[in-house]
Amino acid sequence: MREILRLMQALQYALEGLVYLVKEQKNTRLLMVIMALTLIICPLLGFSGFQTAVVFLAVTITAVAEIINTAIEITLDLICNGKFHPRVKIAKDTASCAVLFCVFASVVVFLIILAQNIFA
Ligand SMILES: Nc1ncnc2c1ncn2[C@@H]1O[C@H](COP(=O)(O)OP(=O)(O)OP(=O)(O)O)[C@@H](O)[C@H]1O
Repeated sequence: MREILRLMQALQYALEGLVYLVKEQKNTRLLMVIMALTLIICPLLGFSGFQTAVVFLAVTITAVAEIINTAIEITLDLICNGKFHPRVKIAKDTASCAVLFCVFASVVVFLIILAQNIFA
């Protein structure tokens, strides 16, 4: 029973995080919209269920990277309290780069599957 209550509490915190992201973080909001759109657009483009799932997963991984990037940014802002620090710059820029990699991979995945469907 205690375990279930702990799980419910964790779920509540996660939902509070989701509410913050939807309200305050434009990039995450946009990625959530793209996640939903993949489920509509991919089948319309003739993608199979598996292909749609792959594109959806790629975009979801990008959204997760953006959420982790946001958490890192907020933590660093708290630690350095507005002061410039070269290592904070490196940490923020490398975290952003992780998002960039995911965006690039998502676009490549989408284009490969699109090409497969066009030339099949
Ligand atoms: N305290 C700091 N010390 C050093 N460089 C910083 C610091 N704060 C921000 N930067 C640099 O400025 C860039 C922009 O930082 P910022 O925190 O505004 O992130 P962002 O990428 O604009 O994200 P968002 O728009 O979500 O806030 C960072 O990538 C980093 O290079």
